[in-house]
Amino acid sequence: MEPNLDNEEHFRPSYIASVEPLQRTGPVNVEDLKTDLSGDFSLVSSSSDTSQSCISVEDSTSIILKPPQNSLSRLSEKTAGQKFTFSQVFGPETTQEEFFEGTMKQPVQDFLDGYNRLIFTYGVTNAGKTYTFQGTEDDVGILPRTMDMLFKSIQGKLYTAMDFKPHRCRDYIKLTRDQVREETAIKNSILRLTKEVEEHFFLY
Ligand SMILES: Nc1ncnc2c1ncn2[C@@H]1O[C@H](COP(=O)(O)OP(=O)(O)OP(=O)(O)O)[C@@H](O)[C@H]1O
Repeated sequence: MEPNLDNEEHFRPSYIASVEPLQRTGPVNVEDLKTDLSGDFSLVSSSSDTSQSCISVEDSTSIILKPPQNSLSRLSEKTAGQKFTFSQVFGPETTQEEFFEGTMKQPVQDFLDGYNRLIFTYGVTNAGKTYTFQGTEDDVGILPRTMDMLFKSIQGKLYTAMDFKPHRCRDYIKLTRDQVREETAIKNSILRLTKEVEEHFFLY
């Protein structure tokens, strides 16, 4: 059935219908709608203003939120001046090394002692999560420092003999000489088989 477009009683809003100006029901108070955006725009255009700090570090465990200058947001007014406490606050002058020492060293040591540990970063875009984790080439973050600590700690402890075999999930069994010979024969036959398959593949 074709829709009855002339039927004004069954008005269907659509992008075509919205071309028609809305009927005003009364005078609009323009003063209620007016807002001075020059402050907001100057935040974007002036680089010195964009880097304004919204957080003031009170001490090593607490921060106070400051509203952004020229902020028109009611939400920020609500949280402005609120104090938040943490187990440790690192200020903007903290170096990557200090941050690693203060946050990661103990968990990495715990991990080396056999405990599970989880590290994650959380924050808005541009907060500095990647910078903290990865860092720069000249000033590496917590991930490369962690790897460095892990590898340094296992140096000299690597077992290079080939007489261990994984058994179940986390156990290893030490092989007898005969078992090592058997395992080596199995590995060699797998390698031979792989080579034959490769040659076959290249021939045809
Ligand atoms: N502590 C810091 N010192 C110097 N520069 C920093 C610091 N933290 C972040 N930056 C710089 O700020 C910018 C944004 O940081 P980064 O890319 O780490 O943010 P992010 O939280 O990972 O963002 P996204 O969620 O968008 O990936 C980068 O140019 C970074 O080099």
